[in-house]
Amino acid sequence: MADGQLIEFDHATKRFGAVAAVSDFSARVNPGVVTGFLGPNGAGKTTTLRMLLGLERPTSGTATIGGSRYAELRNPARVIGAMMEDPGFRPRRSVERHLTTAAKAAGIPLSRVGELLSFVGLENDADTRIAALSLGMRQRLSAATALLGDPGVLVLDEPANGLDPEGIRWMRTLIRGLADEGRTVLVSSHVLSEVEQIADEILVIAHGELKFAGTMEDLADPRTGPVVVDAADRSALSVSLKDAGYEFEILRSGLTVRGSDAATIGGITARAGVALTTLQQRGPTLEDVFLDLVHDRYVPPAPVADETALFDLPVASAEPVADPSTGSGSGDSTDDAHTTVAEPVEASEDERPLIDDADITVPEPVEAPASAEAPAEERPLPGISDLAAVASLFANPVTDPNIAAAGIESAEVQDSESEPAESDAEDLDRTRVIDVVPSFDSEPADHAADVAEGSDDEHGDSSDDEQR
Ligand SMILES: Nc1ncnc2c1ncn2[C@@H]1O[C@H](COP(=O)(O)OP(=O)(O)OP(=O)(O)O)[C@@H](O)[C@H]1O
Repeated sequence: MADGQLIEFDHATKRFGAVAAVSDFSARVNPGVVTGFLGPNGAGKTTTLRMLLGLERPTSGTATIGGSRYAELRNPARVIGAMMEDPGFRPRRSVERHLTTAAKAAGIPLSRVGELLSFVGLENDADTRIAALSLGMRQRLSAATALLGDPGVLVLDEPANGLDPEGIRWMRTLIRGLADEGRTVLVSSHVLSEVEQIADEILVIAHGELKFAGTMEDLADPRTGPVVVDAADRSALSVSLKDAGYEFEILRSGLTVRGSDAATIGGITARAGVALTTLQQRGPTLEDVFLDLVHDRYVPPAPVADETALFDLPVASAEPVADPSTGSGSGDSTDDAHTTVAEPVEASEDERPLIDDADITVPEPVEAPASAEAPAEERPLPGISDLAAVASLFANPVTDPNIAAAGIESAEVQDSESEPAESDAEDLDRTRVIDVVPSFDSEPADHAADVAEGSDDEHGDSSDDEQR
């Protein structure tokens, strides 16, 4: 099986003219865990991934895989696979042909194509033109392309995009399985609930800068979630909060106040004479923490030396705000997650402003655990008729002697309808996903010769080229 390798960004910076897309970005992505890469639109996620994949040259700094820049990898398709947002598929090409072309160009045995078609559940769509695929099926095809070289490192840009619930579950299971096998899995997303469910470690980027790197447990302090407060007289409640300088969001469950605590809010409303019907201090969801990070009001959780500190609210009458056993908010993101209810409290002197001026601090990157825990819920991957075949998919690297014996030569003899190698190379230049497979320049000479030698004129899809 392919080994996961450490991804390292070392002061990686990318400017486009006056735009600093990524600034001084330093982070590590560990093998054997799923690392979520979060950031709002325009934060610099794609640019960061493109630097890693050799698609953008850093203005300064480096992005490396196992210590090597992408351009230095001898056979990149066997080291790193990527699912990018815009895979650059050629719509008139069939599913199988797309994979076959990419496999040949990367020197990967064509036997992998059939395995991967089954693995991603597209075995009945081998002859379907890409234009006819749903968005979810295209995502599966992207996943198959990324896995062609059985790489130890996977970079997935918004992999859940366009997937239905079953597809999302499939993708989640795939991602978890890849990490559990020891691979390095970096998943960019802005679907926070999705990341919350699959990521062991998190990188948050905003305005091109790293805002957080660490585990889910490092990220969220159960004492620092929003306060939900409500009253029969909502307008009086709103006025009291506004007068005290708080901003809030009006939701069905009540007014949500961030950057404060139940004791403080209870004190304010008590002084204003507002009778409350709800006063809840919630554990933070990833969304809460994410918004705080992006808006520079995140306060890292303080280390808890003494468990009683968890109950050390400023007002004696307040109930405990969290059950330490519930952890950090890395699980359920539903409304009631990590919610505890504080009794209405007396006024507190300890009123904090909404925006905290504390500097953002970035914890040291964490070390990968020796092995990730198996997910609580394991289901067979949809679309896989033969689980043994699935097991062998990941058990047999492309260097497996059996596959090697079948090798490029025999595969290409079978592939008598393949298109000329030059055309393959041209295809690769036009795509982003298969940009991560090696160019002929970086191929070992024998591979390049094999691919060129084994390529015959293709008639099955020639209309593609005419239509371009
Ligand atoms: N080729 C380019 N030329 C000029 N500016 C660019 C280029 N690529 C990205 N940018 C700018 O760099 C910044 C970061 O963009 P990037 O696409 O990396 O963000 P992102 O986090 O991936 O956003 P999204 O989630 O919307 O895809 C943005 O301001 C974007 O406009």
